[in-house]
Amino acid sequence: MLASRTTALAHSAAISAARQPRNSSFSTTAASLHGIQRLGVVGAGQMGLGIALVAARTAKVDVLLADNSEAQLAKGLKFAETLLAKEVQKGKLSQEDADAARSRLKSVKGIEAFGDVDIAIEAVSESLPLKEKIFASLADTLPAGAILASNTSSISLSKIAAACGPERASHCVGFHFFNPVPVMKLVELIPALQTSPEVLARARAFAEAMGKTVTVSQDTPGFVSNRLLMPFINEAIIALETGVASKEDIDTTLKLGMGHPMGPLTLADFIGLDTCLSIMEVLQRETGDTKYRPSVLLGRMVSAGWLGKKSGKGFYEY
Ligand SMILES: NC(=O)c1ccc[n+]([C@@H]2O[C@H](COP(=O)([O-])OP(=O)(O)OC[C@H]3O[C@@H](n4cnc5c(N)ncnc54)[C@H](O)[C@@H]3O)[C@@H](O)[C@H]2O)c1
Repeated sequence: MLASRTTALAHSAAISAARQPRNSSFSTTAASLHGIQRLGVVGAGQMGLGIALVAARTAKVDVLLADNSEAQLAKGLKFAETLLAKEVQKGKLSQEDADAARSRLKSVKGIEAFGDVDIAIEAVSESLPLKEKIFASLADTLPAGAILASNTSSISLSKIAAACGPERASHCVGFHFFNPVPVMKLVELIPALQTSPEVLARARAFAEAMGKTVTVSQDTPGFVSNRLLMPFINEAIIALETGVASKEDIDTTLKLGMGHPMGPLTLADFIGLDTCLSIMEVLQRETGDTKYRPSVLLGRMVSAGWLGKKSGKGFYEY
């Protein structure tokens, strides 16, 4: 294992050494570990935007951001500017570093613009057919040797890798960030059955260059994080729908009694109720275990378009 990791790192050092830096502020130390100078992000929603921002600010790589909604792209870049300005105001970032980070972020029309990225991270909605379509396009567009990563919360990476075709599958990996990306310190890496050790080592180095701590999970439904978190959130919603307590009392019990930074219903609103429902459906379908049955109320709220913070209404109003 150690030998293959060393070989992998030596290989990526060779890749980066063979390239001229496209970005003058790009660190050659970082390059020698992950070999990444340019990132493409698909999906400029709450996760994609956070990933793009942290990559530009902390890993100091150029970022191309694509979304099929122009309004979402414009909103995302404006939000990135607001977050950078806040960091400058708080004295966490110099104006010069904020300007440099902003200049590394560029919106593009679509995946067609990813012809020279070293890694693409997909962060579109949690739907297997949608992700399969996107990974087939990424496999057609990205240069040889580029990493194809997904921020999926629950979908099988081995399925996503299969959508890339046999030649690309070894370069596909799960790159699971947490919300909000600029704040949460973890990246959970999920190798598909097909992922090569070299790609996993480069993904780890890139996540670390973004300032994150890495854990690794097998490709099982929900991985470690959502196999534990989502049934807990779902049970809180079932407690609400069966009248065990009010939403405020459920959240306050977990906050003040268990020291959670936010209650499970507030957390569900932050994650997005559509995402929560999709994850429960994956857990239920792929394990066949009835303990993962999604709450009826959760399904009804998604049908009503009450998706949580991102739509302005979930268990609470925003
Ligand atoms: N929300 C969370 O807490 C969280 C945490 C970890 C992982 N994730 C995962 O991250 C992914 C994105 O979640 P999110 O919360 O950012 O969702 P979101 O709804 O905020 O954003 C999804 C974005 O994808 C875009 N999109 C949809 N189809 C597209 C296409 N064909 N091409 C380009 N863009 C397209 C949408 O316009 C939208 O901007 C999901 O897989 C989710 O499971 C979410």
